[in-house]
Order: sequence, then C-alpha cells, then structure tokens
Amino acid sequence: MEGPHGRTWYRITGSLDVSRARGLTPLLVLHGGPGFPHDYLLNIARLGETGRAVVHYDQLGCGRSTHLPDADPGLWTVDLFLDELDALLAHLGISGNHTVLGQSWGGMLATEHAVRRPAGLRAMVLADTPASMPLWRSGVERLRRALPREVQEVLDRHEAAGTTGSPEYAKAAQAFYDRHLLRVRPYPPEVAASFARWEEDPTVYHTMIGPSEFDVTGTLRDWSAVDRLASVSVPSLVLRGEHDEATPECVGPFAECVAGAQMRVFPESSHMPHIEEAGAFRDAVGTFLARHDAGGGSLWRSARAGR
Ligand SMILES: N=C(O)[C@@H]1CCCN1
Repeated sequence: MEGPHGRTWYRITGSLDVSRARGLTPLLVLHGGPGFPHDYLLNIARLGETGRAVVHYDQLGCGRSTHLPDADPGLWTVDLFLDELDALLAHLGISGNHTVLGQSWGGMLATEHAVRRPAGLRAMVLADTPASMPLWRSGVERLRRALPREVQEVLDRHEAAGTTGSPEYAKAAQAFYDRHLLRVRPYPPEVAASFARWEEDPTVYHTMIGPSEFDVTGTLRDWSAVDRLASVSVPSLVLRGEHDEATPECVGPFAECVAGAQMRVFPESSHMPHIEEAGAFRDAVGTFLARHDAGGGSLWRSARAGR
C-alpha cells in the first residue's frame, strides 16, 4: 500500500473473501517497538486455520515498509501510525468489519484506534501492552533493580555517559531481556529476523522510546490512555506473561477501566507469550475471537477439536 510518506508492506494469511463468506471477522496484527517488524508475530497466522483472514504489516519506518532514517524526528507520531492503520483498513476493504491484535506498542496503537470508537471494530486483543508509559517506566525500573548488582552498574554507567550504543551496554541489557522479553533460547528464527531488521534501522524506536525498554527517554515517555479507556466499547482480551516487562501495574488499568475486559496471565511467559506458550495463547485468542464472530465460534471449536 502506497501512502503519503512511503510504502506499507503487508501480507494476508488466508483470504478476505473466504473470511467474509464464513462470517469470520478479519484479524489485523499490530507489531510492537515501535519499529520492531512483524516477523516475531508470524505464528499468530495459525489463527487463520478456520479460514479467518489474518493480516500482518510492517508499520512505516521498519521492516519491509519504507524506511525514513533521515526524516524529521517530528514525523514519528501516534497520529502517523493511526492514519496508516486507517488507510490500510480502507485499502483492504475491512474498515467496516475488523478485529485487532496489538502486541506491546501495537496494543498502545490498537487502544488509540479503539478509543476513537471506529464503527467497524468488532473486538480487540491487547498482548503485553502498557496502558501508560509512566506506569511502564515504574514497572521496568522495579524489574531492573532486581538484576544482579554488576549488571545494574554497567547499565547505569553507560546511560550516564550516553554510551548506550556500546556492546557492553547491549550485553548488560540482554540480562534484562533474558528475564522479561523472551525466555526461550535460542531465539526462534522469526524473532531473530525482527531483531536483525530492527538493528539495521532503529530510528523509530530510538525516537519514540529511546535507548532501551527500560531507559525510556523518547516521545512516548509520558504517553497514557488510562483516562480514555472508559470510552472503549468493544469486547477486549488483555494478555501478559507472568514475567513480562509489561508489569501488572501498567497492564492493570485495561482490566479495571475497559468495561467487560477479560485478563489472562501466562505463567511461564514474559513479553512474548504467543511464542513462550504458543498453544495456550492461540487457544485463548481463537476462542475469544470466535465468540465475537457472526458464526458464534463453531468453526474454531471444530478446528481445535481436529488438532
Ligand atoms: N516492546 C514494546 O513495544 C514496548 C512497548 C513500550 C516500549 N517498547
């Protein structure tokens, strides 16, 4: 899809026509970061086993979409990605009938979409998503202070010196990521692919977040949707891992403030339960989505029974 700032790459698992014919609302998957491309979310495509169309895309500035490393940093705003999301829905012809699954930042974007009460949004899944970045920051600070003392010292020293691009900082940050981002080793190829592409061009992430998940100095530093969550009027499923960097304090407002929101915690997972507990994640999301399809879920139940 061509847009005012460049091309947005997307892929469809299944067929929008089949989805429509079977009464299965298409699912649009929103990746995190921001600027961390879709590859690490590819296994969510298995939700298409019943014939539901599952759309993944790379948001502008990352992955297979147009990169703009020399653009004015002021380009990278929530509204830019909301406009892109609306344009993609229209391009696909699903503005009037869609569900969204946002992971981490993608859940923040999904929330921004939902609070605008779009007529065609049928349901929303928020995975590992903060409702507020100040709450995110206080939660990751607590997790950081539980790291080994020598690791904290390396992180503190490089952040104070402005040398967070150093290999020593990256090695120390990995100690945090091993506990709270993904507890699977080695990284599955699709996760490694997202990291490789992100490392090639971290422009969007560095502008909107900063040096790392726990050193948030970017333009999203004070973002919050907490005081707008009451306006979300669609069925919502809220997911996180027990060891997630998205801590209970930053995810909790979704369950507290979104009417009827369901919360599910994955006990063995951190920030990627769709990988760390893939079957349980897929069953939880598939059952939830099916409940809000026109067909009432019979196709999902028969697909699951056939596994
Ligand atoms: N992995 C993500 O998207 C998180 C969300 C806030 C900072 N990065």
